[in-house]
Amino acid sequence: MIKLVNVNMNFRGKQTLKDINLTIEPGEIMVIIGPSGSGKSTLLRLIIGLLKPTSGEVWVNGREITGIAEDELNKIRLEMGMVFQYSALFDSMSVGENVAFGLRQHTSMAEEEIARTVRRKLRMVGLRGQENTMPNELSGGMKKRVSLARAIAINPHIVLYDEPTAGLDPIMSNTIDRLIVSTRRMIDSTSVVVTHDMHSAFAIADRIAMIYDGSIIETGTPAMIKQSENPIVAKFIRGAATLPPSKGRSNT
Ligand SMILES: Nc1ncnc2c1ncn2[C@@H]1O[C@H](COP(=O)(O)OP(=O)(O)OP(=O)(O)O)[C@@H](O)[C@H]1O
Repeated sequence: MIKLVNVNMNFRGKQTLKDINLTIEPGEIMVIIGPSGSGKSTLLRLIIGLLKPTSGEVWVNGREITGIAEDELNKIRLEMGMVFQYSALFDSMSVGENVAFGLRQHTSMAEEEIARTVRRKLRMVGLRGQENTMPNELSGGMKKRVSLARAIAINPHIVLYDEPTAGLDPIMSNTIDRLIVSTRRMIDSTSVVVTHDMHSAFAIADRIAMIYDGSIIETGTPAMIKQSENPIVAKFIRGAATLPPSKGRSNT
């Protein structure tokens, strides 16, 4: 379970997240939506412990992580996999080496077992037999799938996705959506997905939380969000492009 309690995050005195309270249940797919600059990625970085909140508590699998030492935090991070917005593969390593990276770093698995695990994870994401391919030979969608295979290599309890369908065509976006849902089923993970893609949000979410100007203004099932009477939510889901960017965004 992930739980944020009264979380505030300031950057250089500017309040980026305001009194965030959010509980994500085990096995749930929680999708975070909101305009550019509203604080979605900041929320993910707080959950993975890359940022410490200015105030408030962040609970991950029963541990409050804001005050713990780096080595303890690293242990908790082993329970999390992250799929980054731009895949963030190591270009000088093959696909297989990319997926094996965390296993080599953080487990004492024998090479044979690593190879078996890599094979299985690549099969899960539809990239059977691509171990020796180099990242620069892959399309954007394939890179995302390798990134997903890498994130789930150690069977994390939690998988975090930052804009998993950004830059992909609709067919590949659907493929990634299906993988997010099947990954949850196969490794029984809790998932947090940050996205601008409303089609994807409605397709995969158990619940959706909308952030606007650093505050969560609505949380609910896709059906509840679709029927929201909050005018900002209603406008956002009808066409994110028509909503003015958050006031917080100063650099765009
Ligand atoms: N390390 C940082 N230092 C200073 N300001 C930051 C930092 N990280 C984020 N911000 C600011 O916090 C605000 C929220 O940023 P964040 O990246 O969380 O938004 P977002 O909703 O994920 O946006 P996008 O959808 O464009 O990725 C922005 O105004 C951003 O400039």
